[in-house]
Amino acid sequence: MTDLSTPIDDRHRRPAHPAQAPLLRLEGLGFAHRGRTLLHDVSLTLPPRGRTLILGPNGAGKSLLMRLAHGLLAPSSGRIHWQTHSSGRPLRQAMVFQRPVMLRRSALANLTYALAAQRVPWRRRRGLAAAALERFGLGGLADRPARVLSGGEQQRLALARAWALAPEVLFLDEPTSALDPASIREVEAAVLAFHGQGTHVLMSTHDLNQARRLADDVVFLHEGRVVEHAPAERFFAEPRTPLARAFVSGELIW
Ligand SMILES: Nc1ncnc2c1ncn2[C@@H]1O[C@H](COP(=O)(O)OP(=O)(O)OP(=O)(O)O)[C@@H](O)[C@H]1O
Repeated sequence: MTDLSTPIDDRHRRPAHPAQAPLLRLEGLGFAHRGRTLLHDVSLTLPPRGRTLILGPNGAGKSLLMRLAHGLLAPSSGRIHWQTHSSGRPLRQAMVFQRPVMLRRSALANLTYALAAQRVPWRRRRGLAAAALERFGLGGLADRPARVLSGGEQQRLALARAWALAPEVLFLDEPTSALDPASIREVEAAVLAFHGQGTHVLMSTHDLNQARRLADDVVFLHEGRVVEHAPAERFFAEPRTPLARAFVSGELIW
């Protein structure tokens, strides 16, 4: 992967919002499907800065929580309050999924399409898209149909697409679970790069070591409930609940 240390453009540099307001407040959020409650009464306040890792075993409700917060699903109960710009404009958000979702067009066109959807003027789209592909080492694959790229390349393409959008909030839903160790390292480097540009990262994982490497704060979920929410250092050093203690010590809890 190419150097990720410099911003793609000034949209990444702009301080988006008042430093002290919480990024996100969830109040009694619930989600039920066909009479089954899958997420129970989640109340959380996320700090204005940093990387939040949503940690928990398979089926804990991590993806559900992220999809609800991102607005892809409507909650059955509760409220979601996002920080906004002082003008009231919502924060720009992007999401990268476990299995990348690519349109049936070239790698480059997947990015220019996303930029068009975000109403970036057409004159800028191609340049931003090409720069993002270069940053993620995909410059040589710009004209290749996105869906024929390997799994690792598609995940890098999904990250490049997110990068081109200069999001203020980035959701990553288990982005490394289908990847080999080298690709995992690239995704983790990208997480740090997004963070370095001032993007709030919300990422789900069931991988304890990945959470240790990346988290500023941890939301620990189990069976659709938030069991603990704490700064990462405290969570890993002194988990306060028996479930979190068992998970942190590597015991299988599912
Ligand atoms: N859109 C949906 N409609 C109905 N049920 C859903 C929906 N999304 C997820 N579920 C169910 O909710 C539960 C939690 O799923 P979720 O994908 O959030 O877990 P997860 O913690 O992300 O797990 P994994 O680590 O395996 O991805 C599961 O039983 C799943 O089948």
